[in-house]
Order: sequence, then structure tokens, then C-alpha cells
Amino acid sequence: MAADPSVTGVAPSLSAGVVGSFAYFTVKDRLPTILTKVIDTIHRNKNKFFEEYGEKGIEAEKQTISLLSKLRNELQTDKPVLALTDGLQDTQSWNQYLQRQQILQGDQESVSWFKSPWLYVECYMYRKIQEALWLNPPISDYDVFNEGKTQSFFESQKAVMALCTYVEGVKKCIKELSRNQIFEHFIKLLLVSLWGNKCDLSISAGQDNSQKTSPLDSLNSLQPFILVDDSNMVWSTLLSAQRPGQSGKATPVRVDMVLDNAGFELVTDLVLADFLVSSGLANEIHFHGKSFPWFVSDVTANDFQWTIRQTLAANHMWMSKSGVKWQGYLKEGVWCYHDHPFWTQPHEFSDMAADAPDLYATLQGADLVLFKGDLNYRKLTGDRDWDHTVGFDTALRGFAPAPLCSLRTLKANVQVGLQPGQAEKLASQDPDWMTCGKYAVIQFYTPESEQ
Ligand SMILES: O=P(O)(O)OC[C@H]1O[C@](O)(CO)[C@@H](O)[C@@H]1O
Ligand SMILES: [Mn+2]
Repeated sequence: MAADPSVTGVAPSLSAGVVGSFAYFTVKDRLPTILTKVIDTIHRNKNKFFEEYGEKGIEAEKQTISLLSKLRNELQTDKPVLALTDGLQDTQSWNQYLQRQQILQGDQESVSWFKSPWLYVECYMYRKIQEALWLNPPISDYDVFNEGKTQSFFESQKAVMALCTYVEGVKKCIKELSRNQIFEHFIKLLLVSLWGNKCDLSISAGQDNSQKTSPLDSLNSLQPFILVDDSNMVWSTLLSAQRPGQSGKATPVRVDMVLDNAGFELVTDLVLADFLVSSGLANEIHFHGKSFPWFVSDVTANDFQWTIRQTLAANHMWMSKSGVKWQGYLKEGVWCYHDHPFWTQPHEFSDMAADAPDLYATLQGADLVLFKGDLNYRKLTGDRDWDHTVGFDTALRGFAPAPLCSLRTLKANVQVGLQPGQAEKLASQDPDWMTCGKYAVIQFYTPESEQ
């Protein structure tokens, strides 16, 4: 089934098949809880569907709930994973991935919720939620996680205001700042974006997880919880990207941000992106989001636009100033948003060059790619049971489109690139150090040719 590391050098995939593991509890408890919440949300919105679509809306609500209940039952009884039937743009690729798993695992029956890689089945659940909606046209576009995402944004208002006030203050005098001062603000905002990743709604199965206080005040006290801090390398990558092109004119510096969660985390990413542009450290920012609702709180195109509109319309001078600026960046093309289907597939990123060569080529155009969050880290490292001292470069297994950095709070039991003894020490102090969201990494890698 899973790769034997002594033969291949590749660690086996994490799986719910390991009873008592974090993957096991996720599939056994957290995923059914999330599905139950999705069912409740759809049911609670029955009247809204009726008002919008009449009897057809009610029928769609019933059918969707019945498909989702069936899904929950299949999950809880460890049934084989079924092929998708909704004929969407990505259906074929999902079904091919299933066949790949069937070949790897030996037969059809053994590709199931508890026997297959955790990364695969967890991604599959979100795609199946999408299928249940898509098969019921009047409510196909309904975002079952929207309420949680907007609530998390509103509940973080104070922190958002504090952050916008800070960044607008910095921007006012940015021309007079020394390189050192720019460095200090950059590190602060990188840290804010890092800790913003604490606020996802998937780990808490949808429970409130918003940011109530100003994140800027806690950065120093959080520093000891950063297990790998490569922020200096991120900074030097940005500086060395400022070199003149062949014509002698400076070539634009491009930073890509592979986004994670909506709500407060997205605001921290937008603020960092704003600072990168206004300080001249970057000239273009390409954001990458999800093309359908994913892992409860991940950013879709709608969330992205909505967040900027809300910020712009806020009754707070600095917040709305930030929103106006962000809208302007989008209009001018300084910022752009993409949502390639690969981000909502179950592949580890080492598959990207072969399975989504267009996206790989897009990322190759960046001077730096920032990967936000835990799920992106799981995909960067293949969600495998690596020894904690294995290098980040080894775990990436050839994924090297551009210099890249993961900004992640630990919420799953995969972590590489630690010092010998570091993991053991953490485990003795804090047995759930890899999953409690209290620790973080800023982990950088640059392809050989860029060094
Ligand atoms: O939003 P993030 O940081 O990717 O976190 C989501 C994480 O939460 C989990 O649902 C916890 O199991 C993981 O699957 C996922 O990696
Ligand atoms: Mn997420």
C-alpha cells in the first residue's frame, strides 16, 4: 500500500488507517462533524431556497441533504471511495486520481476512507460536498461555508482596524524609511500573516476561531513558538530580485501568494501584499485561491472580492483607505487573482509539474512564492510520515518552481527540517505540538539555479 521508505526513500502517506493517529481522529470525528454542520446549514436555509427558487429550491435542498447524509454514512462505515459523476471541469482528473490510488493500493475495495491517504480522502470530502450541490442546479452555487467565513471576518474587526491603522501609518512615511526600518516592518507583517493562519475554521470543525486582539502586540511573545525561522532568507530573496534586467532597467519583482483562509488571515495577507508593493519590494502580486468552497474557511474568488469590498466600505478611516488602495491595485493589474483547479485537487505538489504543467509554469514566473497555511504545507511535503530531521528540500521531492516559503501554524502531524532532538524536546513538553496550532514555521527553499 504505502511506499516503503527503506526501499524508495520516500516516507509513507499519513492515513486514518493508523488507529489513534491524528488522521484517524480527523476522519472518525472531525470530518463527520463538518458534514453534519453542512447538512444543518443547508436545512436552515430551506426558506431562503424556497423564496429564491420556489418548490425546486426545496426539492434541491432535500436531494442535497440526502446525498450528504449518504456520504457521511459511507465515511463512517469505511466504504470504498466512489468516482465522481457531475461532469465538471475537474471530474475526469479526480477520477483518474482514484484509479491511480486503486492501482497503488491493489484493488478497488481498499481505496476507502480509513485505508487511503488522509490527504486524499479529506480533499475528496470537500469535492463530494461540491458534487452534491452541483447535482442540484438551483442551489449549485451556494457556499455552505459562507456564514462562518463572513462571521469570522466581522468578529476580527478590531484586529483588522489595528492592522490597517498600522500599515497606513507606515505607508505615509515609507519614502523616508531606511532599509533597516523597511526590513523591520516587513518582518512584522510577515509574522502577522504567519500567525493569521491560526484563524482557520477547519481544525475547529467550524467553531469560532477569529482574532480578537491586535496581532501586532503579541509578536514578541510568540517568537519562541516559531520552530524554523527562515525570514532572513525571504528578505534576501526579495532584495536580490531587485536586479536590473538585460536592458539595464529594473525588471518587475513578482510575489505569488498561495492563499489559505478567508476572514482575518486573508486581511493579514492583503496587508502584507500592500506593504510589499508600497515599499517597492515587489511590483506585482499574484494571489492564488480556490475555485470552490474548500476546507471550511479557504478563500474563493467571492471571498476575495467580498473582503476587499467590506474593507473599503468600513466605517473606519484607515480600514477603508486600505480597501480603496487594494481595489485600485486590482484595477491597475498590480494585484491579480487566479484560481487554478489544481489547488482543489488532492495531489501533493511534487505532482504539479506533471499534472498541472501550466500552473507550474505560472509559478516559475514568480521571484518568490509564499504558501500560506497547514494544508499547503501538507501538500508541499506530500503529507507523509517524514522523520522530523529530513530536509525541507527532500520532502519537496523536486517541487521547485521558484524560491518558496511556507508560512504555517502546525495543525497536522507532519513537520520536517527540525534540528536533531528538537522534536523530542517539543514532544516531551507538549505532546500535541504538531496539531494544536500553537507552533509555527517560516520555512524557505530555493532551487539550485537561483542560489
Ligand atoms: O487552513 P489550514 O491552515 O490549511 O488548516 C487546515 C488544516 O486543518 C485540518 O483540517 C486539520 O486536520 C487539516 O486537514 C488542514 O491541514
Ligand atoms: Mn484552510
